[in-house]
Amino acid sequence: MLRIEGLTKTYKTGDTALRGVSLEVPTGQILGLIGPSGAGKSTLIRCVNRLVEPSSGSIMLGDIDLAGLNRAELRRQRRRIGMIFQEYALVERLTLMENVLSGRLGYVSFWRSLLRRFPGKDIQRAYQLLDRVGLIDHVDKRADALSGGQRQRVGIARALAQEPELLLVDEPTASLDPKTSRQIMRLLTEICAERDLPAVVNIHDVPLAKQFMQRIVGLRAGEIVFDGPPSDLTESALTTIYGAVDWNTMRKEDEEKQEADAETDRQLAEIA
Ligand SMILES: Nc1ncnc2c1ncn2[C@@H]1O[C@H](COP(=O)(O)OP(=O)(O)OP(=O)(O)O)[C@@H](O)[C@H]1O
Repeated sequence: MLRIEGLTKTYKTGDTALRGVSLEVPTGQILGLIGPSGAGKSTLIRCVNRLVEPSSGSIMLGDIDLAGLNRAELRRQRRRIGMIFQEYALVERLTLMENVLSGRLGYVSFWRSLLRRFPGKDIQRAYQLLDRVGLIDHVDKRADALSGGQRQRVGIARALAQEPELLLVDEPTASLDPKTSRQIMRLLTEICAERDLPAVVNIHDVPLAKQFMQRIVGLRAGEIVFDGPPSDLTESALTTIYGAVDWNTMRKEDEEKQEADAETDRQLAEIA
């Protein structure tokens, strides 16, 4: 379970990105963070694994306060958190297998990692994970030979190789087409359910968040202004989160995107 209390972040520039955010994510829950640009979504996710240093507040993962750790302790505790990024962050010239095994680097000794000699059980587990994300036929391919959706599958397998207790997911589908985005979100939600793994997902796409998230938290100007199930995300709730002008613009864009998407699906169905 993740329990954030009174989390505040003011950058050196004087920008306050988070204003006393408190949030609990129970085991097994997949939570979508939504909100307009600059609301503080990335800052929140990055404070949890301390890629960004919180100004104040506590971030409890189990009974450890991540906000209070020194560098050496933080390195150890970070193993407990799997990160999945928008840009995949794969090592291009390495194979899928090597990329997934890099998720184990926090666990193997320095010399083993230098020589890339991973224990047999890590290799076996990496095979199982690549199988689970649908890439078992590609284990020896280089990462740069993959499509965007395949790369994100590797990103998911790598995060799972860490055997994390929490997943932090930063805009996982921002670079993907709508159909692949849905496939990736489905895979993520299935995997979290199978493992009872909690996840915090920064997600721009409101329809996608409504379709796949169990709980949605809306941030605006560094504060939580909505917290509830997707069914409570009404027009008025969305206006509170995004403001009237922004939400109407987003809604139009979404409608156009969905129409284009449906048209592509129809055309593909005709060809098949
Ligand atoms: N490294 C930084 N230095 C200074 N200010 C920053 C930094 N990163 C973010 N900010 C500021 O913090 C606020 C929140 O930014 P953040 O990137 O967390 O928002 P976001 O909701 O993730 O936005 P987006 O959806 O556009 O990614 C913004 O005002 C932003 O300008």
